[in-house]
Amino acid sequence: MEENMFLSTQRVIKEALAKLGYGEEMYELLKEPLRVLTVRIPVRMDDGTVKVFTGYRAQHSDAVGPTKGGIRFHPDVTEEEVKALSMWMTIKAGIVGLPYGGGKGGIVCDPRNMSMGELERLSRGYVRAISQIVGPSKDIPAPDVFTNSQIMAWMMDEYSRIREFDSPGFITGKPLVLGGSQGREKATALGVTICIEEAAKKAGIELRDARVIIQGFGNAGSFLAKFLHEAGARVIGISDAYGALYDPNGLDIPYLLDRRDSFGTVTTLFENVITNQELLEKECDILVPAAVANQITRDNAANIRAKIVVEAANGPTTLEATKILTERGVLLVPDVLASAGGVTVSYFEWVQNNQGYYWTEEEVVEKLKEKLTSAFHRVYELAESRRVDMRMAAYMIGLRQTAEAARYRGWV
Ligand SMILES: NC(=O)C1=CN([C@@H]2O[C@H](COP(=O)(O)OP(=O)(O)OC[C@H]3O[C@@H](n4cnc5c(N)ncnc54)[C@H](O)[C@@H]3O)[C@@H](O)[C@H]2O)C=CC1
Ligand SMILES: O=C(O)CCC(=O)C(=O)O
Repeated sequence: MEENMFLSTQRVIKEALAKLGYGEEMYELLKEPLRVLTVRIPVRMDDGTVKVFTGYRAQHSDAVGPTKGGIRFHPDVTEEEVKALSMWMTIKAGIVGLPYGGGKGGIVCDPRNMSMGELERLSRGYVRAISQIVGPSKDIPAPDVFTNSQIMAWMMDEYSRIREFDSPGFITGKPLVLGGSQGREKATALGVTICIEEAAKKAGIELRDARVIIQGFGNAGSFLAKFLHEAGARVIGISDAYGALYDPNGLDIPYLLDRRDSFGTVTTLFENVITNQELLEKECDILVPAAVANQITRDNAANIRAKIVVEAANGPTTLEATKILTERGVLLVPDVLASAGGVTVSYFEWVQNNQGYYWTEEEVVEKLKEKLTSAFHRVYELAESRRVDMRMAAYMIGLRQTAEAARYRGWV
């Protein structure tokens, strides 16, 4: 049976808080989101019928500051998933030291089968439904799976109309002309690249010529393939929701980047496609799950033939699989650290919106590198000194910020 990601997150939170010396009350506070709103969004479809979509917004903790986290549009979205994702955002913010708690949203839908008009009406309807609990100093959304800068632009416009003033700081991941930040589009992949470089040094792997497999070819996966290809690594496998491409001599990454569609689909153009599960079990130096959750589980963890696993996706490896990989000596860099580049540049975008002054791409990249490199080392060193895996160390560092804020506020 599939591990329940919400319950397993609670288990790690409980253990991490205990290791930090916090008592049961702190766990009671942080074991689930402070607030979860479920909304029903009626949308007039292009054929004249009305379809009612279900959406969620979860806010885990506002002890540190406003909550922050992406919105995903995906048929598999569930309330439990959104809740777990909001908890992971608290931990990401804490690891990088951003003044936020975690939030996350999702709508059960398949944007691949919707027109632009339908997507716009759905995006605007969602903002109207959640408008009471979000805002530039309350909860700041951003893109996630199957959402992009166009969707952020519609959402920002809808929020600004409701509030009757221009509110660029309501949402991040916007187009540049609407107050987006230089570098946000590449930020998640850049953060993953920084973690790969640091992890490779620890594992004694030379990035040049390293064999890399990336699951997912969307925002995170495709930019990552580009960066690693440019760094001289051999990307031998990539995948999307429909299958995987594998070539031990290295794939033609520039060609695949050119042919992918806006949903990160490219394998449908080829005939010699293998499955996502087959790809995960191919031998490589660095494996990067960059698609969806629950991909490396107790069923396949023993068959993973990578030296390092760096999680660009949220929740791709179950706790049972984490244990199996760690026991086998695989260095696993957890999602809450490796994928924190996106929210870090989202924070930079929000800061720029608040001050109305915009930075160059070089400034953004330099600040991102500084934050992620030091976060990697803090987590790695704590894992070594406390003899825990990097996921536990990341949770300990990530939770401390929120727990301390809650303590100072007198909540616990
Ligand atoms: N976009 C961002 O800034 C951030 C994204 N992430 C995480 O990275 C992962 C990927 O997100 P994005 O690249 O933004 O999404 P995206 O929508 O741009 O791309 C998603 C990719 O995953 C593939 N995919 C979808 N369902 C799949 C399935 N069932 N099996 C295999 N592949 C599947 C799609 O075909 C596509 O290639 C997600 O877990 C997301 O939460 C984490 C931090 C920030
Ligand atoms: O950019 C953001 O604010 C959030 C990104 C996100 O949803 C994530 O890191 O999972």
